[in-house]
Order: sequence, then structure tokens, then C-alpha cells
Amino acid sequence: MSHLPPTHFLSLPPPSPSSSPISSTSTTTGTGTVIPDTTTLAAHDFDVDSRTAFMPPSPPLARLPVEWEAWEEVLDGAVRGRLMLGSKVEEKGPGMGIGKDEEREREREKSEVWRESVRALPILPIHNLKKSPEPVLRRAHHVLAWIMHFYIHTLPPSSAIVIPRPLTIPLLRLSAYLKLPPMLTYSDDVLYNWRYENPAGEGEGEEDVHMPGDRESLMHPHALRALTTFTSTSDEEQFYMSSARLELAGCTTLELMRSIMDELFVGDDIAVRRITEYLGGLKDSIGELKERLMSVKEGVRPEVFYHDIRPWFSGQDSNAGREWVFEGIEELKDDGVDVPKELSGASAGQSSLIQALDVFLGVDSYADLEADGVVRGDEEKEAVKEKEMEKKENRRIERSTFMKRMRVYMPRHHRNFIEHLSNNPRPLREFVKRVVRESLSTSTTTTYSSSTTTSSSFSITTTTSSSLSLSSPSSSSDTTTTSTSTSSSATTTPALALMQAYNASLMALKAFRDAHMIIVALYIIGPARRKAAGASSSAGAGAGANGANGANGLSGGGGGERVSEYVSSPVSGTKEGGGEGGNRPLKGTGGTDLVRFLKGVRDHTKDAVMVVPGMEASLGSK
Ligand code: HEM
Repeated sequence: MSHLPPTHFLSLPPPSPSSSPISSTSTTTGTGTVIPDTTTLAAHDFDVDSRTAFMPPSPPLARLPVEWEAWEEVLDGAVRGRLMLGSKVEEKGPGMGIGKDEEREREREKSEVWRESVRALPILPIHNLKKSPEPVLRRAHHVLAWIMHFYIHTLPPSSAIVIPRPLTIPLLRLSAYLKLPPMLTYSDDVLYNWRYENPAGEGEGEEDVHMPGDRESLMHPHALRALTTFTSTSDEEQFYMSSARLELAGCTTLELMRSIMDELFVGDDIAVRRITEYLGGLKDSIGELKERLMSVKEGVRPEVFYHDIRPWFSGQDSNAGREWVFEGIEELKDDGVDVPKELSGASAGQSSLIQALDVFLGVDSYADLEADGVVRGDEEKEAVKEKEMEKKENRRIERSTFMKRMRVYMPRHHRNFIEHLSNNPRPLREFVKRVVRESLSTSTTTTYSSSTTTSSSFSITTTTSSSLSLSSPSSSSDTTTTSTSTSSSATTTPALALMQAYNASLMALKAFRDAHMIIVALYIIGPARRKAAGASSSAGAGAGANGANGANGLSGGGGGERVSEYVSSPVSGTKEGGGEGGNRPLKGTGGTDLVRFLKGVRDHTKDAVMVVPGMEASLGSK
């Protein structure tokens, strides 16, 4: 980088990770100099590693320092005791819960003894914890959050949920310090919940363990083990570790994003060709993420996931009206700790990697640009268009609300990273639009300015004389449409190749979301349906069913649902709208009406594809 001028953004220091949200436009230095805040993606201060992406490059701390050993012991007790879900202990009926009353009583006693050990804990101060390095803080959140979920979900379903002071006080204090909800998060169960299979390779302070050369061996299904599980099943361990492998694969994705950002800074015609090439790689890397996602099927059985594992993650919002009371919270008012509002369960929706992709590709922002996108036509057409726009707008709001909420559950450095990316002054999508516009309006394009442009009029017609505009598939918002001429050979210009490569990356992300819906159908919708069918026929549903706190399920229908039914049909809100008892939608652990929501997010991704009307086929955009 020695050829870069000192003012180039690659030569500048990263912003402070503690500032939240990060200002993307400028930072004032100690000497008062204002420097642009546009650091590279691999900045260590964002806790993003070029070899392991959002996963830490060395194994997370496996045990807290002795000062907080009491917490570790209580957690050990829960894991070793193989405590059962309270709902499962109480569940009765053929094939449900525990068969014999005395067994049921034994389980009740066992979990009550353990909960008593939580209530008997001393209130350990966290003063020194706050001075500890990040891995210690992460481990402390992991341990306390895990204890809390064990505590809540082993309670009988009829009892009030009161989280005892010895847990409330340190957990709320620590969470406030870490700017995290006092909950089990995706970072607690995936990012910071692994060790090497071979304990010899384990250890604190081991740096640079994930060299690029051993990435493949880390991807082996048994290379990584989970530190903590609720059920001690290999299904649960594989559930976490398959997400961990997906996160590790994200280093290629982030590296390509970084390279593209470097080229966006330069922004000339060579950059256009390079970005096109990198986007090809990005598409492939998203394809790899999809493969990693699907590999969850190799080690995780759907019924075990749905009935035995998933209920442990639930938050207050999927706890069917049972409020979580944090005992002693009033004592923390002076520390600025208030009643927590964010109490959603752990979900991979909290993955920074997927959100980073959304932000980078502009899936997040494009709909905002469509506000003026109503095509003027006859009245009827206009009404349809407006309805469509309204639907899209609602979808966008729901999605963006969820995404923003999920950011609260991300480690603060990763949240800062996403905010930083969102505020990128040279967004990829704007660049692609500008390059294509310029290419369509002039036949010779040499350089592309890196300043943000607003839409400008240009005129083109195709060889078939149809009017062209650069737009999203179902709107003409991105630019205006008028009339000059071009020919179909435009598909071979660098500008259109760029647009095609950009669209291909978006479609790869859409394919990821299609695959995700298949997984959701297999792991949630199918078992929920079978449970509902079993409950209504009292015939038993096979695997031990404890339900997801009684809040989930689908009405009607037996087993044998077709996965494709959920993946390809448009959002309707009908089939998935009924719950057990016929009136509750199936909920995600993040509290969403999951089928409608996931389809909306998937469709929103596809809507971001850019189209030059009349050239859809040649651009392969659909
Ligand atoms: C058995 C495996 C999985 C199941 C059953 C599952 C289920 C769900 C559900 C129900 C939601 C809806 C949001 C909520 O309320 O929680 C969701 C959202 C989401 N999940 Fe998964 N998930 C699985 C694996 C993964 C993995 C491995 C990833 C990638 C890291 C992932 C990424 C996402 C994302 C990014 C969202 C937010 C919606 C979106 O951006 O498309 N999921 N998931």
C-alpha cells in the first residue's frame, strides 16, 4: 500500500469500536483534523478477522477466572444433570413427555434442586470483570445467559417466571456494559461456543490458529465441538457447529467485499471490470454459504431440533404471555439499567454475515429509492401498481424493523461494523446504477465519478423500439425513461456485464433464502404440523414432543407436507396463518410470523435485481 497517498482511506486508522453508532463520514482526530471514516472491512477493531470473518481467530475462553467459578459450577450442574424442559416433564399423552408419574416427579425435584442452587449463589461483583479482556466478558455473558435459559425453561409451564437476584444483578449489569440484551444470543451459542475436537489444539492465547491452509480441515463436521449445550445431543452440537462453519466460510465473502470497496474508491473503467470479476466470486461465495446452510441436514434431526432443542432458545415474546420478571432490577436504576425491552430468543437472524451482505448489496436501501416509482398509466394500472408498492413498502418496513432489532443482539463491534458498512459513502448499488446509466446515455464511457448522483434523464430505445429504463423488476424507480437508441449488443458492454454480475450476486442471496425456507419447512413447519396432527388425533407424533412452549403449530393437515409449498408460493398468510387451536401464526424465535416474514425477506431480495426493461432475458436477471 506504499503507493497510496496518506489521505487514502486505506492508509487511515480505523474508528473507535466503542463509538456507537459509528459515524461513517468523518472522524475528528486529537489534532482537530477531520478524516474520512472509511476503513477497510478487515479492521481488527471491528472484531472481524480476514481468516475467520465474524468468528474469533482463536478458540473462545472455555472457563472464567476463579473469581467467577461459582457461575461455572452452576452451569456445569445443569449440563451434567441433563435437566429437562419443564414443558416436557409435564406433557402427557401417548408418545409425549415422560411415561411414568414417579419419573416425572424425579425430574421435577432434580430441576428444582438445581434452581435452588442458582438462588443460593452469592451476588458476585462484576467490577473486575469489566476490566477483563474481551474473551472473559464474552464467556461471562455466555455462562450467565445459559444459566438463565436453563432456569426459565426448566420451570413448570404453569409457574411464574421470576429470575432470581444472584442471576439478575450480574447479568443485567454485564449486558448493559456489553450493550447486549440479557439473553442467549447467536454469539453465545455459535460464535463464542466452540473448541477444537483435539483438546491439544485448544488453549487460551493461541493466536493465528486458523491459517488459510487449514480452513478445509476446520470445515470437517467433527473438527469443532460446542462448549455448552442444553441437551448434550450431537444434534444440538451440530446445529451450532454447522452455523459456525457457515460463518467461517464467510471470510471469502468479506474478503471479496473488501476488494470491491477498494475498487469502488478508484471507480474508473478498470475498476468496473475488476468489480465485475469480484462480483462473480461473491456470487460463488454466497453459493458456498447456501451449501453450508443445507449441510445442517447432515447432523441435525428435525424432530429432535423442534421438540428438544429449539424450545430452550425461546425468549419472552414466544413464551405465550408469561412475563419475565427480573428480581432486584430496581436496585440497578442508578446504574442506568432499565427493564429490558429486547427479550427475543436466539436466532441466526442475528448473524452479522448475512446482514453485511444485505447492506453491501444494497438490499436494505433500494426500496427507499422507489418512493417515486409509480408508473403512470391508465387508472386501473395505477391502482394495481400502488397496491403493489404498498405491499412492498410494508414488507420493507417489517424486514427493516426486524433487521434493526437483530442488530441489538449482535456483539457491539459487529454491530458497529454493519453500521459502518451502511454508511459507506460509495455504495455498490449506486455505483452500478450510475455506470449503467452513463453507459446507456453515452456510447463511450471511460471513467465513472465516485460522487453520489441523483437520477438523471437519459434516452434510449432498443432495436425493437421498446422504451428502456434502468429499474427494479416491478418498478421504474431507479431512473427515468425516455428515448434514444442502443442495440442488444449493449449486453456485452462492461457496464451491462457489471449489472449482470451484480444481479447474479443478488440472485445467489435469494437462492440462499430459498434454501433457508427449505430448512425452516423441514425443521419447524413439518414437525409443528405433525405435532398438531398428532395432538388432534391423539395418535402420538413419534419423537418425544414437548412443543415450543405451546405457542407454535399449524392448524389442520397431517404430516406429508411438501416443502416446495412453503418455498415457492407467494406470501399469502393463509396456510401458515392458523396456529394450534386455529388462531396463532407459527412464530420464529425472533418473534416473527415466520413464514410470511421469511417469504417477504426472500422476495425483497429478488426485488432489488436491476433490469433494463426489454433486456431481461439477455441479462439473466429473473
Ligand atoms: C435448522 C436451522 C435453522 C432454522 C430452523 C432457522 C429458522 C429461522 C427462523 C424461524 C427465522 C425467522 C426469524 C425469527 O423469528 O427467528 C430465521 C431467520 C433467519 N435465519 Fe434462520 N434458521 C436456521 C439456520 C440458519 C442459519 C445457519 C443461518 C445463517 C447463518 C440463518 C440465517 C437466518 C437469517 C439471516 C434470518 C433473518 C431473515 C433473513 O435475513 O432471511 N438461519 N431463521
